[in-house]
Formats: sequence, C-alpha cells, structure tokens
Amino acid sequence: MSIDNATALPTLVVLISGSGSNLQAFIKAIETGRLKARIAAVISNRAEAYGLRRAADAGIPTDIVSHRLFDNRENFDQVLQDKIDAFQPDLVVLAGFMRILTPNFVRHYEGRMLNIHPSLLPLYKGIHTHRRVLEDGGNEHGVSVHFVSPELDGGPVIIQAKVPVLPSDSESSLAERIQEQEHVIYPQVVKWFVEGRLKLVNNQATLDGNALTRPIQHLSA
Ligand SMILES: Nc1nc2c(c(=O)[nH]1)N[C@@H](CN(C=O)c1ccc(C(=O)N[C@@H](CCC(=O)O)C(=O)O)cc1)CN2
Ligand SMILES: NCC(=O)N[C@@H]1O[C@H](COP(=O)([O-])[O-])[C@@H](O)[C@H]1O
Repeated sequence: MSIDNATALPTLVVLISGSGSNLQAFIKAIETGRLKARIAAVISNRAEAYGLRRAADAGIPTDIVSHRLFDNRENFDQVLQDKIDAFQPDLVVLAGFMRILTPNFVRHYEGRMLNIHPSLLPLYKGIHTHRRVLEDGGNEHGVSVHFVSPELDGGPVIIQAKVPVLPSDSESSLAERIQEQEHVIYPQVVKWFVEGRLKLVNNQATLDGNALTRPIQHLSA
C-alpha cells in the first residue's frame, strides 16, 4: 500500500505581495530536506508579485486575491480566509504580505500565523522601516519573526537578528543585509513550529515549553 507522503507533512499556506525571496528560502529548505513541510499554496494580493512565478516554477499552486477589488478590509479578508481554509493549513506564513489584516481574520489563525518584519520590534512597526532607520541615523537595525496579533506588528516576537547600519548604506543595501538574515531565521522558525517545538501559549511564544520572555537572538556565522 503506497502512502501519500504529501498528506503526512505539515501544510503551509504562504501569503506574499512581492518578490518572494523568503518564499524561495522555504522552497529551498523543503527541497534540501531541512524543512519537512509542504507548501499547499501561495496566495498574493498583487497579481504582479514575482513570488507567484517562484511558486509556479516550484510546482506550487498559486492564487490571487486582489485587495483593489474589494471596498473594505472585511470582505477582502473573508475571501482570503476562505481560500486559505480550503487547504486546511497547519500554519499560515506571511512572507512580505503587505496588507493589514482585520482582528477577526487574525483571531481565526491565532497561534498558527507568523510574520517576518524588517525591524527590531517593537522599534519601527509599520512600513518603510529601512528608510526610517536611515533617516533617524540609526547604527543598528534588524529583523523580527513574530506570531501575528490584531495589533499591527505587535505579536509575540520569537527571534531577532541584528545587522549594523553602515554610513554608506542605502535602503537597498540595508534591505539586502537584512534579507540575508531573513532567509536563515524564517525557515528555522517554521521548522520549530512544524516540529511542535514552537507554540503560542496564553499569548506568549514558547519553545520546547519555555516561555520566550525575550526574543531569541540569532547570531550570524
Ligand atoms: N493585524 C495584523 N496584520 C498584519 C500584520 C500584523 O502583525 N497584524 N503584519 C503585517 C506585515 N507588515 C509588517 O510586517 C505590514 C504590512 C502592511 C502594512 C501596511 O501599512 N499596509 C497598507 C498597505 C501598504 C502597501 O500596500 O504597500 C495597508 O494595509 O493599508 C504594515 C505592516 C501583515 N498584516
Ligand atoms: N511589513 C512587512 C514587510 O515589510 N516585510 C518585508 O517584506 C520583504 C519581503 O521580501 P520577499 O518578498 O523577497 O520575501 C521582507 O524583507 C520582509 O521583512
């Protein structure tokens, strides 16, 4: 009797809005066997997202829910939720997904929705973080992976990676340095989750049963 391995693996649905380099990191982690999970679908709110091409090239089903076609967030979120739930994911992964989600949507996926944010939360919530750090003359920046909460970028932070800000930095050079870290820590966090090691308990991130009272600090090699 053949066992369909696809049904045995933890199921991910990845939401994107842009390039999908974090999605590509998950695809690589799965292809190399480091991450034992299955990406059931990649859904974008932007039809032009290059990440859709990355998914298609990897044979992953894609879908588009264009926020421009909805007159309010609730209707957009309901359609998005219905599409996601069709895949019955164990985990929803926001990977550069650029829409603020409604509280009902976030609560529906409580404890099983992650986001990666390009700052050392709680610093620089919101968008255009690299630009804001440069404008403020900051000398340190970084990236955070957190459980998603109704409060924008306010969910329990799991891990952070710091990077220096160099005097010569531009938004793109800073983003590039940050993304090198993203592509390491995000697959690691998802691995912890699908292995059952990372959980949200009483609105606190826990790893191996221990509450993460402070984010894990990732030290790059
Ligand atoms: N309720 C929540 N929704 C989302 C969260 C969250 O933590 N709670 N994380 C974000 C991801 N994110 C930062 O990490 C983020 C995404 C988008 C925005 C934003 O201001 N979006 C604008 C549109 C911006 C654009 O299209 O370029 C908007 O939705 O009006 C801020 C932060 C995902 N959602
Ligand atoms: N506020 C959310 C946000 O800004 N997320 C950021 O979008 C980029 C997506 O890159 P990718 O599409 O190449 O994965 C990533 O750098 C991620 O931190």
